[in-house]
Amino acid sequence: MTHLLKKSVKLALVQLANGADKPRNLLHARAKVLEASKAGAKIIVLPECFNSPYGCQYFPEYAETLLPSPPSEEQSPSYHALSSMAKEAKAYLVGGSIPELVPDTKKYYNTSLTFDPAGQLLGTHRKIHLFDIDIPGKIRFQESEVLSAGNGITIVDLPEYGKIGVAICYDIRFPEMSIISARKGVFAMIVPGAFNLTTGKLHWELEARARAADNQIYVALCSPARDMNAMYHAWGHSTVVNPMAQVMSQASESEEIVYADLTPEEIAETRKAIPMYEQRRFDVYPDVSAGDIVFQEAPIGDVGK
Ligand SMILES: O=C(O)CCC(=O)C(=O)O
Repeated sequence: MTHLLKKSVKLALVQLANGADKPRNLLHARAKVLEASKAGAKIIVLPECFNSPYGCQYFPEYAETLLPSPPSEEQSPSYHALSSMAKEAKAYLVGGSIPELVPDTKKYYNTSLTFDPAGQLLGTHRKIHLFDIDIPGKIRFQESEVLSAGNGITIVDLPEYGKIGVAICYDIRFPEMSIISARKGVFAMIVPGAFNLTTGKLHWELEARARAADNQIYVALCSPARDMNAMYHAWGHSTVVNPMAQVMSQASESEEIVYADLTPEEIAETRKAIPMYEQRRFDVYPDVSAGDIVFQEAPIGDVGK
């Protein structure tokens, strides 16, 4: 039997306590990634905007330019830091996200870079659904005032393990992304994210469990640690959910690394027990994964337009 996940793997979500000092954030991320690797993790995930505070006012100040590929250290210290962390840790690294500037178009993106254990860039995801919400009296956030949206679904092949879908935060609310990725064979959706105290309480775990239940895959959401002195209060609670939609491990709100052992059998057993993959009724409703879909698989050089 061929499995979506080729062999068992320990996943780590680094719920990083980051702040305003970018070089410190990069050094701190390195220490935590190495700690996760020492504990046996072979796929390590950092949170959304791990090299900066989260907020529209910060994006331009912290943005890095990722073209040409590979960018120089001056253009993107975070790219270089992530590449060497992956290499030192000998692990796949989903490098959270960073604000990116494309100088030609003067557009900013919220961008996630995934590296292999040799430090090579494997995939780039630009957040495709921008976080524009207004819950009166609670939270208003308009990422689109500063950021542009990416235009592709991202599936990254980790040669030793299989394929993952990469999404960023608000992206998880759009089930089509996970459905399409799952039907294209990912074993997990990996999602750097930073929900807040309003929507985190409402939907963080629910979204993770819902995407896992819909698709019978692993779902991992990795948040920054909560900092009540920051402008934006992240929910924390980094979470890994199994293909049966049960929470496998979950952080509190402070800095912590959460681990989960992912196995090929867990996906296979879930799908055997509840055989949704053989029971879909595409004679009744359309297969959203069968239409014209834009994928963003190519690393930076091809996504700068
Ligand atoms: O969807 C939410 O409630 C939070 C989303 C968010 O914080 C983000 O996209 O950065």
